[in-house]
Order: sequence, then structure tokens, then C-alpha cells
Amino acid sequence: MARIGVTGLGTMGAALALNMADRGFDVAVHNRTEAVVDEFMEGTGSLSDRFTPVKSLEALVDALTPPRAVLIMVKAGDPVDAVIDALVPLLDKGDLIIDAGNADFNDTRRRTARVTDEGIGFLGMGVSGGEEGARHGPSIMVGGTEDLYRPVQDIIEAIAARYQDDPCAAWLGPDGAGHFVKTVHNGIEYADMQFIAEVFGILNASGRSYADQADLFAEWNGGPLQSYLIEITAEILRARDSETGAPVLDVIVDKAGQKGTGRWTVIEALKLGQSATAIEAAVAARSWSAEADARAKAEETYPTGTTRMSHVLDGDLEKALLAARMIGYGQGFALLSAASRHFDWSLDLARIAEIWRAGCIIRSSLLDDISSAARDGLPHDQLILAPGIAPRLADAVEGLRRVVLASMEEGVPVPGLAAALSYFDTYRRARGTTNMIQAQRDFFGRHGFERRDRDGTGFHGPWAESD
Ligand SMILES: NC(=O)C1=CN([C@@H]2O[C@H](COP(=O)(O)OP(=O)(O)OC[C@H]3O[C@@H](n4cnc5c(N)ncnc54)[C@H](OP(=O)(O)O)[C@@H]3O)[C@@H](O)[C@H]2O)C=CC1
Ligand SMILES: O=C(CO)[C@H](O)[C@H](O)COP(=O)(O)O
Repeated sequence: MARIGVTGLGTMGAALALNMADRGFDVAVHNRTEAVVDEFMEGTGSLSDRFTPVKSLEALVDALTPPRAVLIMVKAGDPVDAVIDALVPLLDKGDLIIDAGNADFNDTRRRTARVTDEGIGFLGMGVSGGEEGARHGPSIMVGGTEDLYRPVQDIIEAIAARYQDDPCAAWLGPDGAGHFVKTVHNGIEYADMQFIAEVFGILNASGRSYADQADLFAEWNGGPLQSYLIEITAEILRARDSETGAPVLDVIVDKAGQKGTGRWTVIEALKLGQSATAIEAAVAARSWSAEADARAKAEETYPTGTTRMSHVLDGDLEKALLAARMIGYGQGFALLSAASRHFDWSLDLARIAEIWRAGCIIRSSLLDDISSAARDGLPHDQLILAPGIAPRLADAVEGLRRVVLASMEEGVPVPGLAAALSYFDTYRRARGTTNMIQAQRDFFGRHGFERRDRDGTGFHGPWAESD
């Protein structure tokens, strides 16, 4: 009998199942398309004895030691509901379903309630690290009741990445907490990828070869920007297309995919009265990239000519990426704080930063500092105000400003970097300009405002007196 079942042997499910077997767990494996199970088994090599391959969900359930644990790793959205609907009648009270794919946490809350009604447990578990991470150690963010996590904690911690021997896996809170945290992780991922893509655009506009850029990113990876995304960017810049021999970046269409997590982050931020503008800019840039025909027409209408940037220093680009990264993380953590309060999740922000230090796509050396800052408590929930972060941001942000200025002068698009800078500039003013907005609201709608010179609300301007 197997300790755990995995249904969905695509990129992630297959890698997770192999990881579990590698760590000594017996796993029953299933996939909707039966042939995939055979293909999977052919690749299991010396681990094959650890697997029970099955061709139906009934057989999957029969292959498991009660109380059963079934991990679903299928395409996000309706397929998850379809699998849950098929599984629930086969399971007994006390069994457990784990949805390890990406999920809108609202769906996770709904699924938790639906499955719990049947006496079956449900964990919504975010997994990050791509195929390589899933195979050898991802970062794992678990949501659901803690008592449901304990029986599978040994498996989850065993397969997770390790940072100095600390497993990058944690139970984070009830119902949708795990998937919410994973969604915000991806929002931060979107922003960081966008900042890097914009710096790539600036370096291109400066006439720098891909080889030169690769060296620069590799050098940056040895400093405060050290991270998985900077590391793979250097590798990507060096890679050549195996068919044509051309730089691989030259054969890839400029049109970014998105499966939803970035958009969900922005939607939830807005719902919670937050605004993750750097993440929103990254989502928007991907959406605009899909409008190829309109962009071609716009270039014809407003020709850019050949852009030549010459006055951006490498050191400023490095600082720009660092400052923007701090702000992107800052917006993500502010959102996590808001959600934790709103849903009463008691999220441990420091632990979240800790489990992101290895295995996941946004792993970076900065996360060590972020976890220390969060452990000490973030002033006003703002990472950018943390004593361990603020001096570094103050130093880096002037590089960001010079980079944004130079890019804007030349018409090189930097929506993510500019959003990060605008957020910083807006946030650091104790008195901004929304007094004008309040006056306008009161002028046209008698909405009332607060006065600086006395307590209370509902004051009106002189325009109201003429009524
Ligand atoms: N790829 C990545 O880097 C990461 C992905 N994720 C998330 O993991 C999940 C799986 O992604 P990934 O492994 O990349 O996806 P793949 O496309 O590689 O595999 C999808 C799996 O879903 C199954 N499936 C699709 N539709 C249905 C259905 N209606 N009923 C039953 N099974 C179905 C497929 O079965 P069949 O073979 O029959 O088509 C296949 O096993 C997603 O939620 C994704 O967002 C999370 C982190 C990283
Ligand atoms: O969760 C992931 C990484 O953390 C997946 O790779 C996800 O697919 C990335 O999102 P998108 O496809 O929208 O770029």
C-alpha cells in the first residue's frame, strides 16, 4: 500500500512524485490520460519499486493506506473541481485531499468548505520552484487546518528545499492562506521578472551585446542582487537556439504568457484596499505584449527611430534592480499583512520569507534580510521602513531614479521600474496632494473632508455655503 497518491503526472506532478519516492515514500500515481502513467513509469529507473501505477481514481484510492492522502497536481481551475468531484465519493471520512497546483485562494476556500462538509480534509498547498524545484526541493506553502497538515508534514518537509538545513515548507494558516501566499509569491515573481526585462531593454538600447549583458548579470549575481532570476537571466542571454544557432532571445516572440497568479495578486490587493503597483505594471506589460498588431500599428503611427542610450551606468542599473526588488517585495509583504488581518490568518511573515530563501523562483539573498526585518516587526507593515532595509533602499533608489529618468528621456519603456519609483516617492511624503482630491470630491458631491486644524469629519468647503 502507498503512503500518498498523486493524480496529475504533468511537469509538476511527475517531478513531485519522483521527489517523494527519492525520499523513501511509497507513492501511487495516476493521470487522466492513461498512457502518461506508463510513460512516467518508464522514467522512474531505480525508484520504480516505490510506485504503484494505477489507471483510475478508484484504483488510486484502493492503493492507499487509510486515512488516505491524495495530492492533486492538475491544470488550475475547472480541472481541479472535476477531480475533486470524482474523488470525494471514493474517499472515506478522515481522508485528505491536497491541491498542490496554483489556485485562486477564493476557489480554495470554496473547495475547503465543500470537501469538509463531506468529512474529508482539504489542504491548499502552493508549490514553487518549477520542474527542477519540484523534483529536487521546492518551497512549499501550506494552507488548511493545522491538524490536517501534521499527518503529512513529514512528507512535505522531506521533499522541500533546504536552506541551511531548515526545510522551506510551512503550514501558514487556515483555508486559503497557503494559496494566497503562493499567489503573492508569484506577484512578486512577475514584478522582479518585469524589472529584469526592462533592464534588458535598456541594455539593448545602449547597444550592449547579449554576451556583454550576460557577463553583467553574472557579475550582479555575485552581489546584493544574488538570486535565481538574475542567475538564469545570465544563462538565457548566453543561450543559442539549437536549430538556427541564433541567440535564443532573438527567436522568441515578444509576447508573455500568464496563467492568472499575477492578476489574482493585483485583484486581491485592490479588494483589500492595497495597491501593488509594481506587480500591476508587470501584469499590464504582459497583457500589452499580447497586443502585437496594435503595437505594430502604434510604432508605425509614432515611430521610435533607433533608440541609443549612452548615459546609464552599470552601477545605477544594479541599484535600480535592487531598489525595485525591495519595493516589489515590500508591496507583496504589505499585501500579506493586510490579508492576514482581514482573514484573521496570523501569517508569520518572517517564516514566509524564510521558506522563500531556497527552492522557489524568487529565492534571493535579500530574503534573509527580509526575514530578519519581519522577525523584528515591520513598522506600519512596510518592509521599506524596516531599519535593516531602509538605508539600503535609500542608497539604491537614487540609481533607480537616474535609470528611470534616462529611459523616459529616450522613450525606452520602464513601466515596472517607474511604478516602483512612483510608489516610493508617493509613500515618503507625509503630506501629499490628496487634499486636492478631497476638495474636488466635496465640490462636486458634498462628500466632506477632515480638517488639519481640528478633529472630526464631514467638513465642507466654501463652495457649499452658496447653496
Ligand atoms: N510548471 C510550473 O513551473 C509550475 C506549475 N504550477 C502549477 O501546477 C499545476 C500543474 O501544472 P503543470 O504540471 O505545469 O501542468 P502540465 O500542463 O504539465 O500538466 C497538467 C496536468 O493536468 C492534467 N489535467 C488537465 N486537465 C485535466 C482534467 N480536466 N482532469 C484531470 N486532469 C487534468 C493533465 O492530464 P492529461 O495528461 O490527461 O492532460 C496533466 O496531468 C498548475 O496549477 C500550475 O499552475 C505551480 C508551480 C510551478
Ligand atoms: O507558479 C509558477 C512559478 O512560481 C508557475 O511557473 C506559473 O506558471 C508562473 O506563472 P505564469 O505562468 O503566469 O508566468
